[in-house]
Amino acid sequence: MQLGVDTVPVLVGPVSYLLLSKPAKGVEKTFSLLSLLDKILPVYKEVISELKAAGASWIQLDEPTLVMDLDSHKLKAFTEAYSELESTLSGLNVLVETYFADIPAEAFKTLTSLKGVTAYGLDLVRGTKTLDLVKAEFPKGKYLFAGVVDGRNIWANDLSSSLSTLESLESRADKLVVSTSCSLLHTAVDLVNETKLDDEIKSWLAFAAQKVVEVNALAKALAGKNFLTKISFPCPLIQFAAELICLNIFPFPQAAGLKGSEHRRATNVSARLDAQQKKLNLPILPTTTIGSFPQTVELRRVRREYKAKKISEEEYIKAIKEEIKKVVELQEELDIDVLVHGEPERNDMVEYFGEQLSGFAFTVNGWVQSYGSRCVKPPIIYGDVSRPKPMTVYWSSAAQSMTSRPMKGMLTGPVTILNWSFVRNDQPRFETCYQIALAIKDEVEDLEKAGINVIQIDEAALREGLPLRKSEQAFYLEWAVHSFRITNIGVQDTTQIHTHMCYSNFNDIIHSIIDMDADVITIENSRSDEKLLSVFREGVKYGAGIGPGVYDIHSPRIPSTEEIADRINKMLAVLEKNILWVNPDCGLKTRKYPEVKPALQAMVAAAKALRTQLASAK
Ligand SMILES: CN1c2c(nc(N)[nH]c2=O)NC[C@@H]1CNc1ccc(C(=O)N[C@@H](CCC(=O)N[C@@H](CCC(=O)N[C@@H](CCC(=O)O)C(=O)O)C(=O)O)C(=O)O)cc1
Ligand SMILES: N[C@@H](CCS)C(=O)O
Repeated sequence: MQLGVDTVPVLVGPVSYLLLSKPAKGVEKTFSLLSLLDKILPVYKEVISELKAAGASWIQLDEPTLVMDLDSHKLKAFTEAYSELESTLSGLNVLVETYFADIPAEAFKTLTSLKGVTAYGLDLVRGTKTLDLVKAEFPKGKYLFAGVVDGRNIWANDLSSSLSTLESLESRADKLVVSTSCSLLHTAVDLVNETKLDDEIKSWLAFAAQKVVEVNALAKALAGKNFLTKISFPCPLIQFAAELICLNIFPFPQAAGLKGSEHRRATNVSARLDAQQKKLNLPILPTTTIGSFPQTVELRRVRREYKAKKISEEEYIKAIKEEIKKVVELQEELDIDVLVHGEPERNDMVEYFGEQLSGFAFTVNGWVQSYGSRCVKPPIIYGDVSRPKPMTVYWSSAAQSMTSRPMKGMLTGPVTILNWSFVRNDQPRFETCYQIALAIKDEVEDLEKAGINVIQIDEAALREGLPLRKSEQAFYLEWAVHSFRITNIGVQDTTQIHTHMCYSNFNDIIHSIIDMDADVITIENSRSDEKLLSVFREGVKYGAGIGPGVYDIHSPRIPSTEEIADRINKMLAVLEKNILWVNPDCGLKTRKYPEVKPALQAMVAAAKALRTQLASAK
């Protein structure tokens, strides 16, 4: 404001703040987070008063939980909270912002009756039914922030369609504001920074900077009513949807026809595990890691210089092979049972595959925040996906040739590639996912042909794609799980298929996880305080191999052998010993070797100590 910029401070609204919080470790399961409302409202009053005193005339309170399936008790909390804040909010224009899905009718009624609130923000991109609610009734004299520009994807806006939506709202809301559907945190920053994107593809895109221009242009067009003559854009934005359809020059009848069909391996998992054990001959409580080993400065330099053509392909291959050898030797020295190659050739577990699949485009500077301070460059799926040639077989075969122990082939699964990319929006997501699944299926089968007997297909992002509204969840889980199964229906019983999941609360989707029908799942467990184990305590039967993570890889802390053994003992209390695997929570790419080596040493020592105990207990 000191710079003369009219500034709207944004706070997480008090009810969503509580509903999206987690009770601290050790707190009773029955504890109601909303019981803390009385404690946090005075803090909100203080902050809002300070912002008012500092000269704010608008304030935005984000209440995204309003789009979820809230019961009447939770909706009442909104009414009570805003009644309590009313006098503090007085004198300000107050926007309550919702996003990411349709707002249910009851929640819409609650939202539009909140005391002290003068403006309502609605996501009209993901919330297509919300429009009908607004058209049926909208309070007089209040602002409607109509989120017609997608804040979560990178496609240019279909301006004529947005304009007709806005026009249809003009007679309902007397104070109409054109807006993005949510914050621009989820999209890349500025297309101007993209020097290597194909010009035609570039013309279909809008990053954050371009989205702001779109919002402005729509508002101006709405005011002037003459859309096509008022808006002048540097690229043919309006054409993009039609052009995407033209891109379907290689339609995938197989992918489109997969919906509603059933694909799973013919033999049941316990018979498969027996067949695999004959081949692999693993000890009880086999040890493994999740795939990546530390991504060192030196490795990044090698990849960067190869990309910039500063080193030759030969030099690059030599450097990567040397790294793989180092990782293989370390695992052998540590006496790990199923090895990985360490993923040194990969910039990222999604971007790497996107770079080799058709139908994907890449940015050079399209970074988005991913996890804490970590960033990724999500690839852009703009056309039909297929695999022109093998993507990982060369490196996996090279790694397998360096050891007599089983070497896991390492792939990213279709649902994770989909959920961590910017996805075309001219066809249903499931159809794109099936296309990726078929491409990964080809890779799985090529790995098997190359003699790789254990193949891990990571589905780290499966849970996070779950729609917010219950009514849409079953359909998503059905095609997501089906897509995973498609990747490995073609392998022999003796080929062991692993999957890996992390960064989620899995308990509510455990039956879908079982339905993935993987031979082995390695799954985050330690970072989330072993909550995963409670589903097995509560009686869920799991017959496939399972490796709940025995230590948190997000921390530089080195776990002791005793604490790992203690964790494995807790697992043994709820899971059969012959299905249990021992592994960390996730990949080791963010750690350093002085942390990784002693942590894995402790992990192997714990597994060995327990093997001895179990053998003597017979
Ligand atoms: C498992 N996770 C992942 C998610 N999404 C993904 N797409 N991938 C994932 O792995 N979502 C959930 C979690 C999030 N976890 C992480 C963990 C670690 C990272 C990470 O390490 N990110 C790196 C960048 C990764 C990358 O793509 N690196 C490239 C290129 C980097 C580069 O060019 N660096 C330049 C400097 C660039 C600049 O400063 O402008 C250089 O090194 O000179 C590579 O390594 O080749 C990060 O640094 O944040 C992400 C998610
Ligand atoms: N194979 C990947 C999975 C991350 S979720 C890794 O080890 O980094």
